Amino acid sequence: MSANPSPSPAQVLVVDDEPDLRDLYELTLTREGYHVDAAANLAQAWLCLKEKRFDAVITDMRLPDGLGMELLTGMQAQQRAERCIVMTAYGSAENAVEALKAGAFDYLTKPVDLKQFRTVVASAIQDTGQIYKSGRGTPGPAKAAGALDRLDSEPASLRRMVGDSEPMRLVKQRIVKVARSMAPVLVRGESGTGKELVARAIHACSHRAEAPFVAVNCGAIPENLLEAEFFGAKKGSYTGATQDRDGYFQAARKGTLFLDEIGDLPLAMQSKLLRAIQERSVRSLGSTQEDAVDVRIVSATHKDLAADVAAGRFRQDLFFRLNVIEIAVPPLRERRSDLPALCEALLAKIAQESDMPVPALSSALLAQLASHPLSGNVRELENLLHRAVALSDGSELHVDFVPGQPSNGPPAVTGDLQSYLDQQEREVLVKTLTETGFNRTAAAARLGLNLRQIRYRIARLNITTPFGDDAHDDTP
Ligand SMILES: Nc1ncnc2c1ncn2[C@@H]1O[C@H](COP(=O)(O)OP(=O)(O)OP(=O)(O)O)[C@@H](O)[C@H]1O
Repeated sequence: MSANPSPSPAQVLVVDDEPDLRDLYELTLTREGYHVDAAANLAQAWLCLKEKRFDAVITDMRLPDGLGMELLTGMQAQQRAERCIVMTAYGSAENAVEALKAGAFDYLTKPVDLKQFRTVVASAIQDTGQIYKSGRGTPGPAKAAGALDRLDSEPASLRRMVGDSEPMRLVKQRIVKVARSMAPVLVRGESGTGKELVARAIHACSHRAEAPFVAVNCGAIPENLLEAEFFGAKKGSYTGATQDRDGYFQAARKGTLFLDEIGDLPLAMQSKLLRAIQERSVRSLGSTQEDAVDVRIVSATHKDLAADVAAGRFRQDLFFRLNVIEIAVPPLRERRSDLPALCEALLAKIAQESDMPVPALSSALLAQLASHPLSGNVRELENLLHRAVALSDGSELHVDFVPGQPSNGPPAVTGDLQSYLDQQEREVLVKTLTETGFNRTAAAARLGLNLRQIRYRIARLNITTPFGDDAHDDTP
């Protein structure tokens, strides 16, 4: 079966000065159904590139008349669309990282494992589909991923990231640019800034979009389960393993593995992850066999990982591997101009989830929000708006910045006591209802009430619940 899905064979250029290796690569790729041209040095490679457009260019790093890197940077400068794969000597991680940073689609370490070679080339050649189609056949410089302005229609994944401020525009441009390669990305940013949205957008803009996006919160998995969760487990490999199970790596095959809160990964697991990334293969718990996995790694942290490296809490070599490309998501305070659009979008989302009309955003509310520090970023904004909607009695929305922490002693009530107590009761009810997924039976039980009592209170305090009357209570 041919690996090339298109009716006209994909065009591949192989650049290597060793005739035997060139033949081997050529043979391997021809068998896969590709059309292969070969060059023995940079000069020949440039001649081929002048003549026609390829889908992928595979180049050795050390060539008689220069470095493969020069070919890569030259092609980047000419904005050529070919995906470039660089072959580096074993153990020269710096070269691989440098190539990825310079825009290589991927790298291979020599001696090249032919199975991996075929996978990587197939991955490079796959239809670029999502945003930029490579378009075959026409010689000359092609359009590479450039400024976002060129996109007539922003892909949905980027539209979901609300905000047109300069910092957000730069983030989006970077996403589009890095989506095309295999290079690991580290997304940095304070909590609630939208790091997961960035990771999802990278996946959605890449040729991996049709394959799974697997998100893992590294801080949420008990340490003794980490290995099985990441790499899978064979039946009987530990108590409770009643059947073979895939891990995250297998689940994300051909797709993207998003490692959130990577800074929380214990050191022992860091070593295992590094190995899996370097070898591009994993071994399930209890298995003797290594399985190759084609997975792109995007990780995220709100921590200063470089400081963790300095303090010995994070492995430097892993940091180096994960941080090939960095995307810093700016905190909300550095993009205040996004606030109105964000509020509108979040209110629309909240309304849709609760199946209710979109509440109006008054300028007073906006001003109130704008004067708040919002150090919890978009997530805090979303929570504030959620509360405002839940607590609203149908008239204008307003937020009250009741601090989450308990105050010292009873608060000084300046207004009318009954409204104050109503407000407090409402807060407690809304919080418990939210935590129980608006299951009134569960919420009532937590609060020592019966269903009738909680229903009465919900009605009295005019609390809007997303599921209407009794639909979501798990009692008959
Ligand atoms: N630019 C944005 N436009 C719309 N919604 C956003 C934006 N940024 C974040 N959000 C929303 O804010 C919430 C928090 O986003 P997300 O989970 O991606 O943040 P995070 O940086 O990964 O947070 P944490 O570090 O706490 O895991 C989500 O509900 C997300 O949909």
